[in-house]
Amino acid sequence: MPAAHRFEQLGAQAARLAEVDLKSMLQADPARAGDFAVRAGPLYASFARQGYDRAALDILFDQLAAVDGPGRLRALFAGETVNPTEARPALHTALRGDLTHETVARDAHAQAQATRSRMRGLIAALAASDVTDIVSVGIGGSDLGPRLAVDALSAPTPDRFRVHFLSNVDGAAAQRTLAGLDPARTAVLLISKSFGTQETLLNGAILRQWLGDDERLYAITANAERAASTFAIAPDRILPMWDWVGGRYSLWSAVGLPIALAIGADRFDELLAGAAEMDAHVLDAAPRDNLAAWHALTAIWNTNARGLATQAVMPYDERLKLLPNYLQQLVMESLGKSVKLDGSPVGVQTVPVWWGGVGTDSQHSFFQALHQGTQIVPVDFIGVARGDDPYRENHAALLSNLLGQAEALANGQASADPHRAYPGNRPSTMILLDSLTPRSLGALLALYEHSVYLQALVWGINPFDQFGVELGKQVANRLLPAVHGEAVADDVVTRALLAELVKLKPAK
Ligand SMILES: O=P(O)(O)OC[C@H]1O[C@](O)(CO)[C@@H](O)[C@@H]1O
Repeated sequence: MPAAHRFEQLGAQAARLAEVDLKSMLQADPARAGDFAVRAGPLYASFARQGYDRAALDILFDQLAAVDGPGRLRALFAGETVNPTEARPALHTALRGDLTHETVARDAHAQAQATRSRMRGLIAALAASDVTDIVSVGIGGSDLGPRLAVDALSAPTPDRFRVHFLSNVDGAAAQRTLAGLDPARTAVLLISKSFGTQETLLNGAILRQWLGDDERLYAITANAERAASTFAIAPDRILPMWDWVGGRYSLWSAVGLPIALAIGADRFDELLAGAAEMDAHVLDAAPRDNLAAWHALTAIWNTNARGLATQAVMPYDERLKLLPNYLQQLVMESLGKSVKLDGSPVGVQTVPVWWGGVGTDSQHSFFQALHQGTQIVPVDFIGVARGDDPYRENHAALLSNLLGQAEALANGQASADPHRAYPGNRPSTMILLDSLTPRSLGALLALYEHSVYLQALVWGINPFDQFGVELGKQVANRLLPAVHGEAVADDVVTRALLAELVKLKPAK
Protein backbone atom coordinates (compact mmCIF):
# COMPACT_ATOMS: atom_id res chain seq x y z
CA MET A 1 0.00 0.00 0.00
CA PRO A 2 1.42 3.47 -0.89
CA ALA A 3 2.62 5.55 2.09
CA ALA A 4 -0.02 8.23 1.44
CA HIS A 5 -2.80 5.65 1.94
CA ARG A 6 -1.25 4.47 5.19
CA PHE A 7 -1.30 8.03 6.52
CA GLU A 8 -4.91 8.40 5.34
CA GLN A 9 -5.77 5.24 7.31
CA LEU A 10 -4.24 6.82 10.40
CA GLY A 11 -6.25 9.99 9.85
CA ALA A 12 -9.40 7.85 9.65
CA GLN A 13 -8.54 6.23 12.99
CA ALA A 14 -8.09 9.66 14.59
CA ALA A 15 -11.43 10.79 13.15
CA ARG A 16 -13.10 7.66 14.57
CA LEU A 17 -11.63 8.44 18.00
CA ALA A 18 -12.21 12.20 17.87
CA GLU A 19 -15.17 12.12 20.23
CA VAL A 20 -13.76 9.48 22.58
CA ASP A 21 -11.75 10.83 25.46
CA LEU A 22 -8.92 9.18 27.36
CA LYS A 23 -10.98 8.73 30.46
CA SER A 24 -13.69 6.76 28.71
CA MET A 25 -11.13 4.74 26.71
CA LEU A 26 -9.54 3.70 30.00
CA GLN A 27 -12.92 2.93 31.54
CA ALA A 28 -13.87 0.76 28.58
CA ASP A 29 -10.49 -0.98 28.46
CA PRO A 30 -8.77 -0.79 31.87
CA ALA A 31 -6.22 -3.41 30.76
CA ARG A 32 -4.61 -0.62 28.71
CA ALA A 33 -2.79 0.47 31.87
CA GLY A 34 -0.78 -2.74 31.79
CA ASP A 35 -0.90 -3.61 28.10
CA PHE A 36 0.14 -0.20 26.74
CA ALA A 37 3.42 -0.26 28.65
CA VAL A 38 6.92 -1.58 28.00
CA ARG A 39 9.79 -2.34 30.34
CA ALA A 40 13.36 -2.31 29.00
CA GLY A 41 16.30 -2.61 31.37
CA PRO A 42 16.21 0.30 33.84
CA LEU A 43 13.27 1.97 32.05
CA TYR A 44 9.52 1.51 32.18
CA ALA A 45 7.25 3.48 29.88
CA SER A 46 3.47 3.77 29.89
CA PHE A 47 1.61 4.81 26.75
CA ALA A 48 -1.81 4.18 28.31
CA ARG A 49 -2.63 7.90 28.23
CA GLN A 50 -2.11 8.29 24.50
CA GLY A 51 -5.25 8.80 22.44
CA TYR A 52 -5.10 5.60 20.35
CA ASP A 53 -6.97 2.38 21.00
CA ARG A 54 -6.04 -1.18 20.08
CA ALA A 55 -7.42 -0.91 16.53
CA ALA A 56 -5.49 2.30 15.88
CA LEU A 57 -2.36 0.68 17.30
CA ASP A 58 -2.71 -2.15 14.79
CA ILE A 59 -2.57 0.39 11.97
CA LEU A 60 0.41 2.09 13.58
CA PHE A 61 2.37 -1.14 13.90
CA ASP A 62 1.46 -1.92 10.27
CA GLN A 63 3.20 1.35 9.35
CA LEU A 64 6.42 0.11 10.90
CA ALA A 65 6.10 -3.29 9.22
CA ALA A 66 5.50 -1.59 5.86
CA VAL A 67 8.86 0.18 6.08
CA ASP A 68 10.59 -2.97 7.40
CA GLY A 69 11.43 -1.40 10.78
CA PRO A 70 13.26 -4.47 12.14
CA GLY A 71 15.25 -4.94 8.93
CA ARG A 72 16.23 -1.27 8.73
CA LEU A 73 17.35 -1.39 12.38
CA ARG A 74 19.64 -4.30 11.51
CA ALA A 75 20.97 -2.25 8.59
CA LEU A 76 21.75 0.65 10.95
CA PHE A 77 23.67 -1.58 13.37
CA ALA A 78 25.49 -3.40 10.56
CA GLY A 79 26.94 -0.20 9.15
CA GLU A 80 24.96 0.03 5.94
CA THR A 81 24.77 3.44 4.26
CA VAL A 82 21.76 4.73 6.18
CA ASN A 83 22.86 8.31 5.48
CA PRO A 84 22.72 8.23 1.65
CA THR A 85 22.87 12.01 1.10
CA GLU A 86 26.33 11.95 2.65
CA ALA A 87 27.10 8.35 1.56
CA ARG A 88 27.85 7.17 5.10
CA PRO A 89 26.76 4.71 7.72
CA ALA A 90 25.69 6.01 11.13
CA LEU A 91 27.45 3.78 13.60
CA HIS A 92 26.84 5.38 16.98
CA THR A 93 25.73 1.95 18.20
CA ALA A 94 29.23 0.56 17.49
CA LEU A 95 30.67 3.13 19.91
CA ARG A 96 29.01 1.40 22.82
CA GLY A 97 28.55 -2.22 21.89
CA ASP A 98 29.38 -4.95 19.45
CA LEU A 99 26.02 -6.16 18.27
CA THR A 100 26.79 -7.18 14.72
CA HIS A 101 29.29 -9.42 13.02
CA GLU A 102 29.47 -7.20 9.96
CA THR A 103 33.01 -6.03 9.21
CA VAL A 104 32.16 -2.32 8.99
CA ALA A 105 30.56 -2.29 12.44
CA ARG A 106 33.27 -4.49 13.97
CA ASP A 107 36.02 -2.20 12.66
CA ALA A 108 34.19 0.82 14.00
CA HIS A 109 33.82 -0.84 17.39
CA ALA A 110 37.54 -1.69 17.50
CA GLN A 111 38.46 1.93 16.70
CA ALA A 112 36.12 3.14 19.42
CA GLN A 113 37.67 0.78 21.96
CA ALA A 114 41.20 1.86 21.06
CA THR A 115 40.15 5.49 21.49
CA ARG A 116 38.60 4.73 24.88
CA SER A 117 41.87 3.33 26.12
CA ARG A 118 43.60 6.55 24.95
CA MET A 119 40.94 8.53 26.83
CA ARG A 120 41.77 6.56 30.00
CA GLY A 121 45.47 7.36 29.61
CA LEU A 122 44.72 11.02 29.15
CA ILE A 123 42.41 11.15 32.16
CA ALA A 124 45.06 9.45 34.31
CA ALA A 125 47.71 11.94 33.17
CA LEU A 126 45.45 14.91 33.93
CA ALA A 127 44.49 13.40 37.30
CA ALA A 128 48.16 13.16 38.19
CA SER A 129 48.72 16.83 37.26
CA ASP A 130 47.78 20.09 39.00
CA VAL A 131 44.77 20.59 36.74
CA THR A 132 41.55 21.25 38.64
CA ASP A 133 39.32 22.66 35.90
CA ILE A 134 38.41 21.56 32.39
CA VAL A 135 36.88 23.88 29.79
CA SER A 136 35.10 22.00 27.03
CA VAL A 137 34.71 24.16 23.91
CA GLY A 138 32.23 22.94 21.31
CA ILE A 139 28.69 23.53 20.08
CA GLY A 140 25.64 21.53 19.01
CA GLY A 141 26.45 17.83 19.06
CA SER A 142 29.92 18.65 20.32
CA ASP A 143 28.41 20.23 23.42
CA LEU A 144 24.82 19.31 24.28
CA GLY A 145 25.30 15.60 25.06
CA PRO A 146 28.39 16.04 27.25
CA ARG A 147 26.82 19.07 28.95
CA LEU A 148 23.67 17.10 29.78
CA ALA A 149 25.51 13.99 31.00
CA VAL A 150 27.96 15.97 33.14
CA ASP A 151 25.11 17.90 34.72
CA ALA A 152 23.02 14.78 35.24
CA LEU A 153 25.68 12.47 36.62
CA SER A 154 28.18 14.62 38.49
CA ALA A 155 28.32 14.34 42.26
CA PRO A 156 27.01 17.43 44.09
CA THR A 157 30.64 18.42 44.66
CA PRO A 158 33.07 17.51 41.87
CA ASP A 159 34.97 14.24 42.35
CA ARG A 160 38.18 15.41 40.72
CA PHE A 161 37.69 17.99 37.98
CA ARG A 162 35.30 20.89 37.66
CA VAL A 163 34.05 20.73 34.06
CA HIS A 164 32.85 23.92 32.33
CA PHE A 165 31.28 24.28 28.91
CA LEU A 166 31.70 27.07 26.39
CA SER A 167 29.60 27.04 23.23
CA ASN A 168 28.15 30.41 22.21
CA VAL A 169 30.10 32.68 19.90
CA ASP A 170 28.98 35.60 22.10
CA GLY A 171 32.18 36.80 23.79
CA ALA A 172 30.22 37.25 27.01
CA ALA A 173 30.10 33.46 27.27
CA ALA A 174 33.90 33.18 27.12
CA GLN A 175 34.27 36.05 29.58
CA ARG A 176 31.91 34.42 32.07
CA THR A 177 33.45 30.97 31.68
CA LEU A 178 36.97 32.19 32.26
CA ALA A 179 36.17 34.46 35.21
CA GLY A 180 37.59 32.79 38.29
CA LEU A 181 39.59 30.15 36.43
CA ASP A 182 43.36 29.87 36.70
CA PRO A 183 45.02 29.14 33.34
CA ALA A 184 47.84 27.28 35.08
CA ARG A 185 45.34 24.79 36.53
CA THR A 186 42.97 24.49 33.58
CA ALA A 187 42.96 22.11 30.62
CA VAL A 188 41.00 22.96 27.47
CA LEU A 189 39.27 20.49 25.15
CA LEU A 190 38.39 21.76 21.68
CA ILE A 191 35.62 19.48 20.44
CA SER A 192 34.61 19.78 16.82
CA LYS A 193 33.99 17.02 14.34
CA SER A 194 34.74 19.32 11.40
CA PHE A 195 37.13 21.73 13.11
CA GLY A 196 35.55 24.30 10.84
CA THR A 197 32.81 25.58 13.16
CA GLN A 198 33.03 29.34 13.61
CA GLU A 199 32.00 29.38 17.27
CA THR A 200 34.52 26.74 18.31
CA LEU A 201 37.37 28.23 16.29
CA LEU A 202 36.83 31.73 17.73
CA ASN A 203 36.40 30.51 21.30
CA GLY A 204 39.30 28.10 20.82
CA ALA A 205 41.55 30.99 19.82
CA ILE A 206 40.52 32.93 22.94
CA LEU A 207 41.20 29.91 25.14
CA ARG A 208 44.53 29.12 23.53
CA GLN A 209 45.77 32.64 24.13
CA TRP A 210 44.38 32.63 27.68
CA LEU A 211 46.09 29.31 28.47
CA GLY A 212 49.43 30.61 27.26
CA ASP A 213 50.65 27.02 27.13
CA ASP A 214 49.82 24.43 24.46
CA GLU A 215 50.50 21.53 26.80
CA ARG A 216 47.02 21.67 28.28
CA LEU A 217 45.16 22.09 24.98
CA TYR A 218 43.48 18.99 23.52
CA ALA A 219 41.32 18.39 20.46
CA ILE A 220 38.63 15.84 19.67
CA THR A 221 37.98 15.91 15.96
CA ALA A 222 37.61 14.06 12.67
CA ASN A 223 39.85 16.72 11.11
CA ALA A 224 43.16 16.22 12.94
CA GLU A 225 45.03 18.02 10.17
CA ARG A 226 43.13 21.23 10.77
CA ALA A 227 43.52 20.97 14.56
CA ALA A 228 47.24 20.57 14.10
CA SER A 229 47.60 23.36 11.56
CA THR A 230 45.36 26.01 13.17
CA PHE A 231 46.11 25.36 16.84
CA ALA A 232 49.44 23.51 16.66
CA ILE A 233 48.03 20.67 18.75
CA ALA A 234 50.40 17.70 18.88
CA PRO A 235 49.02 14.34 17.63
CA ASP A 236 49.17 12.76 21.09
CA ARG A 237 46.72 15.42 22.30
CA ILE A 238 44.22 14.83 19.48
CA LEU A 239 41.55 12.15 19.89
CA PRO A 240 39.69 10.98 16.80
CA MET A 241 36.10 11.20 15.66
CA TRP A 242 34.91 9.57 12.49
CA ASP A 243 32.60 10.53 9.65
CA TRP A 244 30.43 7.52 10.54
CA VAL A 245 29.33 9.22 13.77
CA GLY A 246 26.88 12.12 13.47
CA GLY A 247 27.57 15.12 15.72
CA ARG A 248 24.31 14.75 17.65
CA TYR A 249 24.99 11.02 18.10
CA SER A 250 28.57 11.49 19.27
CA LEU A 251 28.55 11.75 23.05
CA TRP A 252 29.48 8.05 23.18
CA SER A 253 32.77 8.74 21.37
CA ALA A 254 35.77 10.78 22.54
CA VAL A 255 33.33 13.72 22.43
CA GLY A 256 32.30 12.26 25.80
CA LEU A 257 35.72 13.02 27.29
CA PRO A 258 34.28 15.83 29.46
CA ILE A 259 31.84 13.25 30.85
CA ALA A 260 34.61 10.75 31.58
CA LEU A 261 36.63 13.50 33.27
CA ALA A 262 33.66 14.56 35.39
CA ILE A 263 32.42 11.14 36.48
CA GLY A 264 35.42 8.86 35.85
CA ALA A 265 36.20 6.47 33.01
CA ASP A 266 34.46 3.51 34.68
CA ARG A 267 31.18 5.36 35.02
CA PHE A 268 31.52 6.62 31.43
CA ASP A 269 31.74 2.94 30.41
CA GLU A 270 28.55 2.31 32.40
CA LEU A 271 26.83 5.05 30.38
CA LEU A 272 27.88 3.26 27.19
CA ALA A 273 26.75 -0.08 28.63
CA GLY A 274 23.32 1.36 29.44
CA ALA A 275 22.99 2.56 25.85
CA ALA A 276 24.20 -0.82 24.55
CA GLU A 277 21.57 -2.54 26.69
CA MET A 278 18.89 -0.41 25.03
CA ASP A 279 20.44 -1.15 21.63
CA ALA A 280 20.12 -4.88 22.28
CA HIS A 281 16.51 -4.45 23.38
CA VAL A 282 15.60 -2.38 20.32
CA LEU A 283 17.31 -4.81 17.99
CA ASP A 284 15.88 -7.99 19.54
CA ALA A 285 12.43 -7.16 20.91
CA ALA A 286 9.42 -7.83 18.70
CA PRO A 287 7.75 -4.58 17.59
CA ARG A 288 4.89 -4.88 20.12
CA ASP A 289 7.40 -5.31 22.98
CA ASN A 290 9.82 -2.75 21.63
CA LEU A 291 10.09 0.50 23.57
CA ALA A 292 11.54 2.49 20.68
CA ALA A 293 8.79 1.24 18.35
CA TRP A 294 6.07 2.34 20.79
CA HIS A 295 7.73 5.70 21.32
CA ALA A 296 8.23 6.35 17.60
CA LEU A 297 4.72 5.26 16.62
CA THR A 298 3.27 7.47 19.34
CA ALA A 299 5.08 10.40 17.75
CA ILE A 300 3.66 9.42 14.35
CA TRP A 301 0.18 9.20 15.86
CA ASN A 302 0.32 12.61 17.49
CA THR A 303 1.89 14.28 14.46
CA ASN A 304 0.16 12.64 11.53
CA ALA A 305 -3.12 11.28 12.87
CA ARG A 306 -3.88 14.09 15.33
CA GLY A 307 -1.97 16.93 13.67
CA LEU A 308 -0.36 18.15 16.89
CA ALA A 309 2.32 20.71 16.16
CA THR A 310 4.47 20.58 19.28
CA GLN A 311 5.79 17.97 21.71
CA ALA A 312 6.92 18.73 25.24
CA VAL A 313 9.40 16.83 27.37
CA MET A 314 9.24 17.31 31.12
CA PRO A 315 11.92 15.71 33.24
CA TYR A 316 10.88 15.62 36.89
CA ASP A 317 14.46 15.60 38.09
CA GLU A 318 16.62 18.68 38.51
CA ARG A 319 19.61 16.74 37.21
CA LEU A 320 17.87 16.22 33.87
CA LYS A 321 17.04 19.88 33.31
CA LEU A 322 19.22 20.00 30.17
CA LEU A 323 17.40 17.06 28.58
CA PRO A 324 14.97 19.27 26.60
CA ASN A 325 17.91 21.22 25.07
CA TYR A 326 19.66 17.99 24.14
CA LEU A 327 16.53 16.47 22.63
CA GLN A 328 15.78 19.59 20.64
CA GLN A 329 18.94 18.99 18.63
CA LEU A 330 18.65 15.21 18.50
CA VAL A 331 15.04 15.24 17.33
CA MET A 332 14.66 18.47 15.40
CA GLU A 333 18.03 18.44 13.60
CA SER A 334 17.41 14.81 12.67
CA LEU A 335 13.75 14.99 11.67
CA GLY A 336 13.33 18.61 10.56
CA LYS A 337 13.10 17.59 6.91
CA SER A 338 10.47 18.03 4.19
CA VAL A 339 11.80 15.75 1.48
CA LYS A 340 12.19 12.01 1.33
CA LEU A 341 15.39 10.12 0.52
CA ASP A 342 14.63 10.38 -3.21
CA GLY A 343 14.15 14.17 -2.97
CA SER A 344 10.37 14.10 -3.35
CA PRO A 345 8.16 15.94 -0.84
CA VAL A 346 7.25 13.92 2.27
CA GLY A 347 3.64 15.01 1.80
CA VAL A 348 2.77 14.83 5.51
CA GLN A 349 3.96 16.72 8.57
CA THR A 350 7.31 15.63 9.97
CA VAL A 351 8.85 16.75 13.23
CA PRO A 352 6.81 18.85 15.64
CA VAL A 353 8.48 21.59 17.67
CA TRP A 354 10.12 20.01 20.71
CA TRP A 355 10.31 22.04 23.87
CA GLY A 356 10.06 21.58 27.60
CA GLY A 357 11.40 22.25 31.02
CA VAL A 358 12.02 20.71 34.37
CA GLY A 359 9.26 19.76 36.82
CA THR A 360 8.11 21.16 39.09
CA ASP A 361 9.34 24.60 37.96
CA SER A 362 7.50 24.38 34.63
CA GLN A 363 4.19 23.87 36.46
CA HIS A 364 4.51 27.45 37.61
CA SER A 365 5.26 28.84 34.17
CA PHE A 366 3.60 27.20 31.16
CA PHE A 367 1.48 24.35 32.56
CA GLN A 368 -1.55 26.65 32.60
CA ALA A 369 -1.54 26.46 28.80
CA LEU A 370 -1.13 22.67 28.86
CA HIS A 371 -4.22 22.31 31.06
CA GLN A 372 -6.54 24.94 29.59
CA GLY A 373 -4.97 26.30 26.39
CA THR A 374 -6.46 25.65 22.96
CA GLN A 375 -3.37 23.80 21.66
CA ILE A 376 -3.08 20.14 22.66
CA VAL A 377 0.53 19.42 23.60
CA PRO A 378 1.54 15.79 24.06
CA VAL A 379 4.05 15.43 26.90
CA ASP A 380 6.84 12.97 27.60
CA PHE A 381 7.00 12.95 31.40
CA ILE A 382 10.22 11.56 32.80
CA GLY A 383 10.45 10.46 36.42
CA VAL A 384 13.07 8.81 38.59
CA ALA A 385 11.91 6.29 41.20
CA ARG A 386 14.77 6.71 43.65
CA GLY A 387 16.03 10.13 44.64
CA ASP A 388 19.67 10.42 45.64
CA ASP A 389 19.47 13.53 47.78
CA PRO A 390 18.83 13.29 51.53
CA TYR A 391 15.49 15.15 51.33
CA ARG A 392 12.94 12.32 51.16
CA GLU A 393 9.87 14.45 51.63
CA ASN A 394 10.90 16.56 48.64
CA HIS A 395 11.25 13.45 46.51
CA ALA A 396 7.78 12.26 47.52
CA ALA A 397 6.42 15.67 46.58
CA LEU A 398 8.26 15.55 43.27
CA LEU A 399 6.77 12.15 42.41
CA SER A 400 3.27 13.16 43.45
CA ASN A 401 3.52 16.20 41.19
CA LEU A 402 4.76 14.07 38.30
CA LEU A 403 1.91 11.59 38.64
CA GLY A 404 -0.63 14.25 39.52
CA GLN A 405 0.06 16.43 36.48
CA ALA A 406 -0.19 13.52 34.03
CA GLU A 407 -3.45 12.38 35.67
CA ALA A 408 -4.96 15.88 35.71
CA LEU A 409 -4.05 16.47 32.06
CA ALA A 410 -5.67 13.18 31.05
CA ASN A 411 -8.79 13.21 33.20
CA GLY A 412 -9.56 16.90 33.55
CA GLN A 413 -12.36 18.05 35.79
CA ALA A 414 -15.81 19.40 34.96
CA SER A 415 -17.11 22.64 36.46
CA ALA A 416 -20.19 24.77 36.03
CA ASP A 417 -17.80 27.71 35.83
CA PRO A 418 -16.03 27.55 32.44
CA HIS A 419 -13.00 29.37 33.85
CA ARG A 420 -12.54 26.62 36.38
CA ALA A 421 -13.20 23.69 34.05
CA TYR A 422 -10.37 21.39 32.92
CA PRO A 423 -11.11 19.73 29.58
CA GLY A 424 -8.67 16.84 30.14
CA ASN A 425 -8.04 14.36 27.32
CA ARG A 426 -4.48 15.70 26.99
CA PRO A 427 -2.09 12.91 26.02
CA SER A 428 1.15 12.00 27.71
CA THR A 429 3.72 9.24 27.91
CA MET A 430 5.27 8.41 31.27
CA ILE A 431 8.88 7.22 31.21
CA LEU A 432 10.22 6.03 34.56
CA LEU A 433 13.87 5.35 35.43
CA ASP A 434 14.81 3.17 38.38
CA SER A 435 17.36 5.75 39.52
CA LEU A 436 19.48 8.29 37.72
CA THR A 437 22.70 6.43 36.95
CA PRO A 438 25.04 6.32 33.96
CA ARG A 439 23.28 3.09 32.97
CA SER A 440 19.75 4.52 33.01
CA LEU A 441 20.77 7.78 31.33
CA GLY A 442 22.56 5.82 28.60
CA ALA A 443 19.43 3.72 28.06
CA LEU A 444 17.17 6.78 27.97
CA LEU A 445 19.25 8.65 25.40
CA ALA A 446 19.63 5.55 23.22
CA LEU A 447 15.85 5.10 23.36
CA TYR A 448 15.34 8.58 21.93
CA GLU A 449 17.99 7.98 19.24
CA HIS A 450 16.23 4.82 18.08
CA SER A 451 12.80 6.41 18.25
CA VAL A 452 14.10 9.18 15.97
CA TYR A 453 15.45 6.60 13.52
CA LEU A 454 12.15 4.72 13.39
CA GLN A 455 10.15 7.93 12.89
CA ALA A 456 12.49 8.82 10.01
CA LEU A 457 11.80 5.42 8.43
CA VAL A 458 8.05 5.96 8.55
CA TRP A 459 8.43 9.41 6.96
CA GLY A 460 11.03 8.14 4.48
CA ILE A 461 13.51 10.89 5.41
CA ASN A 462 17.22 10.91 6.26
CA PRO A 463 17.71 11.59 10.00
CA PHE A 464 21.49 11.82 9.69
CA ASP A 465 22.12 14.91 7.57
CA GLN A 466 21.47 18.56 8.50
CA PHE A 467 21.85 20.69 5.40
CA GLY A 468 19.24 23.06 6.80
CA VAL A 469 21.77 24.68 9.11
CA GLU A 470 24.21 25.60 6.33
CA LEU A 471 22.50 28.52 4.58
CA GLY A 472 22.28 30.71 7.69
CA LYS A 473 25.98 30.10 8.36
CA GLN A 474 26.87 31.07 4.79
CA VAL A 475 24.83 34.27 4.90
CA ALA A 476 26.35 35.19 8.28
CA ASN A 477 29.84 34.72 6.87
CA ARG A 478 29.00 36.88 3.85
CA LEU A 479 27.70 39.62 6.16
CA LEU A 480 30.76 39.77 8.41
CA PRO A 481 32.49 42.49 6.31
CA ALA A 482 29.28 44.56 6.38
CA VAL A 483 29.14 44.26 10.20
CA HIS A 484 32.72 45.54 10.29
CA GLY A 485 31.57 48.48 8.15
CA GLU A 486 33.81 47.38 5.30
CA ALA A 487 31.08 46.41 2.83
CA VAL A 488 27.44 47.14 2.04
CA ALA A 489 24.86 44.38 2.51
CA ASP A 490 22.90 43.36 -0.60
CA ASP A 491 19.60 42.76 1.17
CA VAL A 492 17.59 45.93 1.71
CA VAL A 493 16.23 44.97 5.13
CA THR A 494 19.61 43.78 6.40
CA ARG A 495 21.09 47.07 5.14
CA ALA A 496 18.52 49.08 7.10
CA LEU A 497 19.11 46.98 10.23
CA LEU A 498 22.87 47.43 9.99
CA ALA A 499 22.35 51.20 9.76
CA GLU A 500 20.19 51.07 12.90
CA LEU A 501 22.81 49.01 14.74
CA VAL A 502 25.36 51.73 14.01
CA LYS A 503 22.98 54.42 15.32
CA LEU A 504 21.98 52.39 18.40
CA LYS A 505 25.51 51.58 19.51
CA PRO A 506 26.25 53.94 22.40
CA ALA A 507 29.50 55.88 22.15
CA LYS A 508 31.98 54.59 24.75
O1 LIG B 1 31.38 19.33 15.75
P1 LIG B 1 31.29 20.44 14.78
O2 LIG B 1 31.81 20.07 13.43
O3 LIG B 1 31.97 21.67 15.33
O4 LIG B 1 29.78 20.79 14.54
C1 LIG B 1 28.96 21.24 15.59
C2 LIG B 1 27.51 21.15 15.27
O5 LIG B 1 27.18 21.93 14.13
C3 LIG B 1 26.20 21.28 13.34
O6 LIG B 1 26.79 20.80 12.19
C4 LIG B 1 25.09 22.22 12.95
O7 LIG B 1 24.47 22.81 14.02
C5 LIG B 1 25.73 20.11 14.22
O8 LIG B 1 25.18 19.07 13.51
C6 LIG B 1 26.99 19.78 14.92
O9 LIG B 1 26.74 18.97 16.02
